[in-house]
Amino acid sequence: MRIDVVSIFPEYLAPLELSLIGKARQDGLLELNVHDLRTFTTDKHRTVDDTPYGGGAGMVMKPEPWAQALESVAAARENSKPVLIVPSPAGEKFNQALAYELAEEEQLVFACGRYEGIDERVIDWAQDHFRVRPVSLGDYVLNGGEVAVLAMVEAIGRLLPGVVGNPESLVEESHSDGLLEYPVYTKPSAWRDHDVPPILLSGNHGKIAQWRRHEQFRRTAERRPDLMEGLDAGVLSRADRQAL
Ligand SMILES: Nc1cc(-c2ccc3ccn(Cc4ccc(CN5CCCC5)cc4)c3c2)n[nH]1
Repeated sequence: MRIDVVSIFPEYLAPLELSLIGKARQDGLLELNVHDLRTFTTDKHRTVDDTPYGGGAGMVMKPEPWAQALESVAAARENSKPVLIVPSPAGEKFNQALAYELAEEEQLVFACGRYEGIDERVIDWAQDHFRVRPVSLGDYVLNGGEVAVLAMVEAIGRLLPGVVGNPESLVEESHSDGLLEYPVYTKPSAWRDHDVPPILLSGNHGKIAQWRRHEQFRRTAERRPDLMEGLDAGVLSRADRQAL
């Protein structure tokens, strides 16, 4: 997969050189290019923003530098348009399902807005060159798109083949089956008056799996009742129903 990120703060994306994503890049599992939007300005002051039509506080990002930048990174391909992800408080909510969907793409382009956002005509213009997806990280306002891109690239990148050492760990994590994950423990078994649940020391793998499934349901019902409504009836085995 090829990922291109355009930002006026390219150094904000430096953490993607570290750890699993950094290693995936070194191993050639993922190509990640970060581009400075100011590279695509033509004036002496490298201007990327201006005052908003209609008035209002703050500044808006000018359209032309964005069109230049996005044209430059769109890999020419006849069969399908690359995906352009535009982080925005007004986007569709990012979640694990969308992470899996985007992990299938050949190229992802991320446009990191700042100020009060990007001139909307860029989104309209981009429709002919990209499959455009405004995406929200959550219902809160950040100062720009970079933090959202860090989160999304990590969530998507770890799903790519070979990036996570043990692919099994992707199966039982939160949201992979619509439920929150079960609690985990390690040595010592007794720690500051807190003991590991004895079932986990029993070696009875059937009972351990049952206990973990029960914990998934208990936690989801307690912390995210909204997820319980969305559970596909098919997901609920007979044992699950007993756990409810
Ligand atoms: N999930 C999530 C994503 C973001 C996010 C993503 C990109 C940008 C680019 C600029 N901002 C700051 C910012 C400041 C003020 C407004 C509200 N204004 C009201 C009228 C016009 C706009 C919006 C946006 C971003 C924020 N935040 N949260």
